[in-house]
Amino acid sequence: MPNLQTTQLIKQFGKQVVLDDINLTLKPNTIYGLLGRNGVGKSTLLSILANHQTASLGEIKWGDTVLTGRDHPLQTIYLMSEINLFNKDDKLRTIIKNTALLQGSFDHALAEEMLTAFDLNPKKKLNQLSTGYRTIFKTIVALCVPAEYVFLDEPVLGLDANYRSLLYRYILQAYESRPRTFVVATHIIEEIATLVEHVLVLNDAQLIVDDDLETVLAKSYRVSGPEELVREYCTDLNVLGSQQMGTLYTVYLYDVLPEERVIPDRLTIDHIDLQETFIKLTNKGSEAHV
Ligand SMILES: Nc1ncnc2c1ncn2[C@@H]1O[C@H](COP(=O)(O)OP(=O)(O)OP(=O)(O)O)[C@@H](O)[C@H]1O
Repeated sequence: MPNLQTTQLIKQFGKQVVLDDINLTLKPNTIYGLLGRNGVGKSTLLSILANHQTASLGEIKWGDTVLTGRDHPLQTIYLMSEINLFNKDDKLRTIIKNTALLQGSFDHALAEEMLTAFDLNPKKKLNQLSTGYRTIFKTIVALCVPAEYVFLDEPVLGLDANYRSLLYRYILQAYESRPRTFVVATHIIEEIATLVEHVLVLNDAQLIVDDDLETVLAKSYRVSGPEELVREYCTDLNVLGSQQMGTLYTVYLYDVLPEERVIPDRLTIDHIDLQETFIKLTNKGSEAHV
């Protein structure tokens, strides 16, 4: 299966530049987490990749082929919100049937299993569903279409903790039974860390992180101790932010620690989790320069 790649992708709405010079390569059979603050452009990026919107500038390639709007590999790339194209008065069963026709095939067995697991009656109409159930239904359909690249835009929006956990299990199960690429855009970062292999972070219109989860976690540190020692140790490293509590000074780093630099006894260095790293990376006014 080919890569899906963007080169110098730009998206503007009027004067607002939402995506600026995005160079991204999505690989087959990988689960990506797409993170970013509200309104940063996650949905816009997914929608351009799925050919639901056009970029203002730049190129999208499918393997070696430059995609124009017309030759987009429709049944290979699926965006969760495609369901919005259907009539909201339709019953869920009808939407499933029409999606199966449009997409060429459909995993009906998985759909039935998930409808039962989430206690969702397929005789209901789409516009009768609550926010959470609408998200569940869209995600069920997205997991059952034959696409190789599936974009899940906030698949846990409005779901309670039990259903979120169940949904993550189904995403993993779907992946294990038929590996494909999922890009999961979400705000619930601490939960997604167990699901994704690769992390993408959008901030101020740019892709500031494009790394394996392992690499991201390995580069995320908190360095604490007396201010002078902390500052000295962190010289020339990529500092995301700092805070002073009494005499304890803490600096957050996103960098590889230099092997040759001696760590003074009075410094404590430990790793921070994905959520904390994300907050520091995307805090307005932080010193981040990735
Ligand atoms: N059709 C449009 N016309 C004008 N501006 C738009 C349009 N679609 C999106 N925008 C703007 O582009 C920016 C990015 O929106 P987008 O929905 O992609 O962000 P997001 O990261 O998915 O946000 P959230 O996490 O809040 O869902 C926002 O400022 C939004 O107002």
